[in-house]
Amino acid sequence: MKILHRNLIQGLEKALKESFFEPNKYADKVLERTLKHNKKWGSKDRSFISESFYDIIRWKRKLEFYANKKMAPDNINSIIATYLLLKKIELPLFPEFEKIYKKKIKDRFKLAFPSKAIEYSIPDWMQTLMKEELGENWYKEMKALNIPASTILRANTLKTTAEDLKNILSEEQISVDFIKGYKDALILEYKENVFKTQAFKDGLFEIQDASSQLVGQFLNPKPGMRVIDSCAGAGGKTLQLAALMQNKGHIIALDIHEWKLQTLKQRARRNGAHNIQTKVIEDSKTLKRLENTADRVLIDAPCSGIGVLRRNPDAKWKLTPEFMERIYKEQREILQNNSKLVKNGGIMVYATCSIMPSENTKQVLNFLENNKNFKLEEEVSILPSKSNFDGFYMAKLVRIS
Ligand SMILES: C[S@@+](CC[C@H](N)C(=O)[O-])C[C@H]1O[C@@H](n2cnc3c(N)ncnc32)[C@H](O)[C@@H]1O
Repeated sequence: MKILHRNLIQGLEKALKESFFEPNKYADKVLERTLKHNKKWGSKDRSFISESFYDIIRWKRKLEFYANKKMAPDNINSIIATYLLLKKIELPLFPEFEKIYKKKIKDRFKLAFPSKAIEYSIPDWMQTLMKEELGENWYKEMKALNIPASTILRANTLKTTAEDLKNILSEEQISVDFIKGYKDALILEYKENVFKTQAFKDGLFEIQDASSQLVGQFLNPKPGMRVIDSCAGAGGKTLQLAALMQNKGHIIALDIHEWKLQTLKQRARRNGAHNIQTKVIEDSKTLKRLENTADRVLIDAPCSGIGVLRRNPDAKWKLTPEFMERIYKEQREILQNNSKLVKNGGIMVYATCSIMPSENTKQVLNFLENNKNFKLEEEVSILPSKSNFDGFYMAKLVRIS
């Protein structure tokens, strides 16, 4: 069993405090910084920190129940102790654990959970919403969403193939495997920092979940087409579109945040993607100028991210009912405004990384009700209970007049 150094517990406490109690701190960035600032930690220490940090975030509510106290800035160590005891790790004799009553906590492990929200470690409002949206079997999705995500790579077909990439990575001691049914995807067999590899620096791959890779293929852009990626962000899907188009044609990547598009530009350089133009949406004129110009429009809409809780468990605690109301409205507006960019005969894909019908099929049905010049060609819902990958939704809408 791993020997715990006090310094590790202190690092874990600090990272959790930041993630839970400081504004606008996202778990992935907090962890990245924590690992970067602690260069002396060996690979086992790093794995311990990463795993415990995400597990404690994921299971916060269950751990609070066992600890019989709410997580607060001054009692994070009680929650860490509860987590260690649950994992059957003996508490080291550190001052951080001096006031922990081990027996009391262990006795609570035998109790039945008072609610499914506690058992699956989500806020009560989220349980109510999931039940409303997904019906009586909602908890099957939540159960699946509590399983940590695998790391999936997308081979950049502008530079390599999945087969060649597998061999190149193996020379760098990185073990990956193919995923049946996902042609450019490779799954990482053991947790590794793949960003350090030469293959990554050479732009041979990007990290992109397997479900997310289906979205680009669903849009099915052809070389030479004019494509608009309406909510491009840092370009996960834009880069895939460039590869599918073999660098031919034109992609306009839009977003309201310039800093995200800056990251996209850097990634495009590394990927050798030359057909992407970025444009910040400054006002309604940006979209107006692009009306009726696109063969394909991808709307990878901002959403709750409930389909990717495996990857971002901190969203459980950051989302609010008010945010949900705001996001429904934004999605409605984005879908309506960006539909105008599609040429007659062109195709638009509306996608989210949510599994909630209110963000997905209901938005599409509402859109079709008000836009008789579009028809729904195909709809795909990827549910975490039925897939090993992220929960996603995509709808293909064709402009018919
Ligand atoms: C789901 S993320 C996009 C992820 C990205 N497509 C990818 O694959 O990496 C949604 C993006 O929509 C952007 N966004 C929010 N409101 C928007 C709007 N009104 N128009 C365009 N983009 C918007 C956000 O900044 C965010 O980057």
